[in-house]
Amino acid sequence: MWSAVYWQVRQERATARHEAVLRSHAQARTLAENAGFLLRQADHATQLFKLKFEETDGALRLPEFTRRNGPLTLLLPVRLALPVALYGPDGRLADSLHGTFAPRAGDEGWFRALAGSAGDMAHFSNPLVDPATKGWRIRVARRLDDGAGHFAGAIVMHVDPALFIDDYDRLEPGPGGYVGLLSRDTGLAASRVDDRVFSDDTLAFAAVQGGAAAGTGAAAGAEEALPRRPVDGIARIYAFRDMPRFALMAVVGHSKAHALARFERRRTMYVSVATVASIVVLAFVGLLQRHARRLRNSTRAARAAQRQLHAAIDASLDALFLLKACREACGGDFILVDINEPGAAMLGHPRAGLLGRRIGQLAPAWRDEGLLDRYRSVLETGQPLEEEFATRTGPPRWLQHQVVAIDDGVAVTTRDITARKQAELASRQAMAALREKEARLRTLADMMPAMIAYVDRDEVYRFQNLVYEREFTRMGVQAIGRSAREIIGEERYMRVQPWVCRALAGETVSFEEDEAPPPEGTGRSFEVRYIPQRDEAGEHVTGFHVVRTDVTAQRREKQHLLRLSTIDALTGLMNRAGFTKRLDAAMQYSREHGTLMAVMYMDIDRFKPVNDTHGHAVGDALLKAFAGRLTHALRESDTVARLGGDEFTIILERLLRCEDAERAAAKLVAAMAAAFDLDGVRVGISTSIGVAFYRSGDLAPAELLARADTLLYEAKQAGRNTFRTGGTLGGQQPDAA
Ligand SMILES: Nc1nc2c(ncn2[C@@H]2O[C@H](COP(=O)(O)OP(=O)(O)OP(=O)(O)O)[C@@H](O)[C@H]2O)c(=O)[nH]1
Repeated sequence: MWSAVYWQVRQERATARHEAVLRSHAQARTLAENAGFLLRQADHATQLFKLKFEETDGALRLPEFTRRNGPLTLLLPVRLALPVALYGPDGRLADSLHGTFAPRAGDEGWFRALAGSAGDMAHFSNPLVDPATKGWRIRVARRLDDGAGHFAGAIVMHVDPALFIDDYDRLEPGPGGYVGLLSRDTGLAASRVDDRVFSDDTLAFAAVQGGAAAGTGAAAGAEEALPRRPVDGIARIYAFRDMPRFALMAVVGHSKAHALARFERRRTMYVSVATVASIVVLAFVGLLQRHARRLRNSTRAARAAQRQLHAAIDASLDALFLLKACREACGGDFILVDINEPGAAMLGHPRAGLLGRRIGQLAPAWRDEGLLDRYRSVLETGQPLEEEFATRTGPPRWLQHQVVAIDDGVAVTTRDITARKQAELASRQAMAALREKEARLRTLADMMPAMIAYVDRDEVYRFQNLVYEREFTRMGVQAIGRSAREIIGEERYMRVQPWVCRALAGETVSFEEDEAPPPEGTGRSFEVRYIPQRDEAGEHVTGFHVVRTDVTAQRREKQHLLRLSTIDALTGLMNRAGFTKRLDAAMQYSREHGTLMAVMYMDIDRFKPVNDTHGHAVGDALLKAFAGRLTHALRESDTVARLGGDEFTIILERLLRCEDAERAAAKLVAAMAAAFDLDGVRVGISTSIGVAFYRSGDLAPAELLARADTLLYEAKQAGRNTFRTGGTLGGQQPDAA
């Protein structure tokens, strides 16, 4: 583009320059014509003067000739006021107008030449320097003859070359243009640039034609003139026109700035357009390069990624096959286009020898397994296929297939998952065994009468057996997955929390728990056992098992047995063991509270004869009836016991005085006075009683009882059927005896 611009600029510059040269040349020609015309008019003027002079026989004088509307004005405008002079035949100045002339010209060469030749030819001088004005002029001289044809003098006119360039404006050389008339012989030049008119003798132009300088003489038809030295500071394109008759040269120069202005504007426009176009092109190229760079980078990255992908595919444990469907009739076979190392290993051939071969021939088993049919189905439907299957041929293997349609083939990824499948199978079997074991344990746990549960570290119920489930259902709660605190309530949780903490710390704990609130005889009792569970390493406790056994029945049985051990089987009264325990408690109460108490020791009088007479059964019946009367005669708060045989004891507590016990003893004695009717056998007996008191003091129950026994003995000694009181009240004597 820049070459085209350069070429175009060069062409246009040459054209513009050529046009400027032509214009200068045309104007130089015009200038030459004008100057030639003026000189010719001057020539005609001298010719006319000669004619008139000779007609008037030498009488014509200059004022007459140059007057307004005179002969001269027919040829030259008066305003020019060309210097004109008339010389006599002797060479003396006869007359002159408008200028200064030499007073004698007889010795001048031109005058002698005119005087010596009879021809009527004007004599044009070379430009002459006027000593007065320092300007230059051209002298036009013509011989004058008298009536006889003899030399009669000369008419002379001076033409100032400045006149030639007065028509500067008409020439229109443009601003800074040069117009000049040069003498070829003297080198004098009259020049004008704009309004400045000047003359000098230093200007010289060389004619150039076809690019070669033609020396100082301007050759005819020369296109351009080059100043030997610059006229002024303005660069111009000069042309000239030779005026051979007058030995002059008309030169016109157009300032380059003016002459080439249009070209310069066009050049600026071309350069601007080219610059803009270059910028656009450069920007576009830059853009293209950037895109190209990106494209290269992308291509490089894609290639690197492709290499990495290939490396990754090769490094993959999966076998990868790129298969292309056969075009020819090949029974639905596929051509192997690419394969990775594991794939080659799977086919059992080196990779290099596999490409381009039919997969059905390389691995016939694939066709047998129906794989090729599935590949074709994927290719036809475009639906990817992923499946796991066991091979039917060869050693038992599990394979995982991923088949994806690509262009006119399929990509197949095959992974040998035999190990995983075996592990899954083993895992399933282990899981089944675990589930079976768990089921067995659950069955066992469900068969257990105890409530069995498992609570994890966060105290959340994770397992419950059937009994516990029923218990929770009875409570109206669903325990699994919920915290123990939430399930059993805050109050009960606070009671069991210490054991929970100990169990979670790794200790097996057991405790008894009564249902709260425990209404007498209705609340259940439980024996609870927390057994911690550790993790496989045995390092951390992961939770604890709860074994909660309902021991309400055992507890009641135990209490019953306990009660039985303190009760006399025959009479239902308290036996000796119970009595001893009760006496001990009663004495401790009296000691602590300072209350009076009494112990009665009583014995049936002459019981042995009853046995002997009526038998032991009657004796037993008498003992029972005797016990009945005792309890009937006493307060409910009194303790009645049978120590053994026919011996009974009674504890009376919180007595106000001893008399109360004595009255009770008397009452008992009296109560036994009536005969007993024992299944038709009437038996009459009496009883003797020893009454010992106690309020405080260091006295053992056995000692108090021994005192009562002693008093009983005394009552017996006193004849029976009576009572005796006595003993101390913790160091005090009783009020009555
Ligand atoms: N039927 C019957 N007799 C008993 C039982 N235990 C003891 N005996 C008899 O009770 C009699 C007690 O007799 P004693 O208290 O020694 O004599 P007693 O005949 O009551 O004479 P005194 O007490 O001195 O008035 C003995 O003959 C025992 O064999 C019993 O459980 N049933």
